[in-house]
Amino acid sequence: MSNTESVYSSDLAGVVVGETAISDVQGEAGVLSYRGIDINDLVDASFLHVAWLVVFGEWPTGREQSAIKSFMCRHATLTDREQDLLKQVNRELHPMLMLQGMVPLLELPTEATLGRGLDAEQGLCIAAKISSLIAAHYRLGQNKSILEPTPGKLRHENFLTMFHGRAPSREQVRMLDAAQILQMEHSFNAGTFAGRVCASTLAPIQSSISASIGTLFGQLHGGADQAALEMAMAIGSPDKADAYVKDCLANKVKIMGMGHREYRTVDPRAKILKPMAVELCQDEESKNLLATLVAVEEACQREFGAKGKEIWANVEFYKGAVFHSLGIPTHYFTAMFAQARVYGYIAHFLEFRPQNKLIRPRALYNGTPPQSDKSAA
Ligand SMILES: CC(=O)SCCNC(=O)CCNC(=O)[C@H](O)C(C)(C)COP(=O)(O)OP(=O)(O)OC[C@H]1O[C@@H](n2cnc3c(N)ncnc32)[C@H](O)[C@@H]1OP(=O)(O)O
Ligand SMILES: O=C([O-])CC(=O)C(=O)O
Repeated sequence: MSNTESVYSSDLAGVVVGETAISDVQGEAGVLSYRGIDINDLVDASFLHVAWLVVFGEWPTGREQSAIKSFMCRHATLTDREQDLLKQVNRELHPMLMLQGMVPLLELPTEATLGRGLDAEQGLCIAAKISSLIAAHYRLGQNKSILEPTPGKLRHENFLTMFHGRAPSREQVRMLDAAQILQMEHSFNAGTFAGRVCASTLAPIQSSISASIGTLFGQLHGGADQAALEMAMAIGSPDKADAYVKDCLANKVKIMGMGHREYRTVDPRAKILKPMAVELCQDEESKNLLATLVAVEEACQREFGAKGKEIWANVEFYKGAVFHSLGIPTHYFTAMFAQARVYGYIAHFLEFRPQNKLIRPRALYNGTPPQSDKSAA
């Protein structure tokens, strides 16, 4: 047992539990950077180049850019055994449960070809297959056949084609690239921290990613994306937002997509996603959903402001409107999040492994005092 003095924190808020050079979340200023580059300067870059930057800490060379593109396409084809396994999974199972279960079962490379070590190779292979699992699970649920990626196509061009069975527009690919870049990495969020805890036992990368995905699923974390858009759907129209927010606050119900552990101002990702949602939501139904979200955000600001509190929109709030306009059903939103965040999980695994130390906090026991056998008798 360590001799260090105990510090009590049930939620670890404000407690520093390690170091990282992958991303910097400046909560007071509302600034997020990956490897020292502000997300505003990365959002329009190529998705796989940003993924490489996040995972390896440097911009890919021309040779690395083509290597990662063909690597991801090659590994995005599920093997026959992987497809057979997926076919056994209940079609109704939430995509996040499917992903958490399927990731450790994937067939991974046993040799490094990218020159970055086997863990990186296996992690990136998992990332490639996660997109295919999502698309295949969706298509099986629609009684449609599983589609394979086409070499040469952009990553999200392939994904949207494999999901919907038709090629997306260039604009749709650009919007998906941007939304996914914004979700790629966020320091010691709960999912990433869970992955680091798992890695700290020297478990392999597929166990670590699976632990992270399980943790991302909950509504206080990644699952808020699905919950936020379904909330807007249930509210129905902007004029009902005010009453909805008042009712939530009176009953201590959390408003999904609002609030953040670290940001004390609007989430910098929400700032970028909101105008993207405005650009994409063109039909009447989407416009109404977006207007309802805007009305909820305004009502939150009024109600919290009246109590002297500031609760701002987080990344989850407007992202759903972007995904909805790309034809992604709400119950696939969090899996789409995992599809982007997996690069952050890989980066943390690679960063943590060489300086590994078991993560094991201490509990304050508050149960029945231990009794000796004699006194119990
Ligand atoms: C990718 C991501 O994970 S982003 C976060 C996604 N999650 C959500 O959007 C779920 C809704 N939001 C929340 O539940 C919270 O804001 C969290 C979990 C994200 C952050 O929580 P914490 O840092 O623990 O803040 P905490 O929950 O203690 O909130 C502080 C106060 O603000 C209130 N508050 C915070 N967020 C909300 C919200 N969304 N709706 C209503 N009240 C809220 C709390 O009720 C609490 O009030 P109190 O002091 O009167 O008890
Ligand atoms: O950092 C957090 O606590 C949650 C978050 O915004 C993320 O994971 O993107």
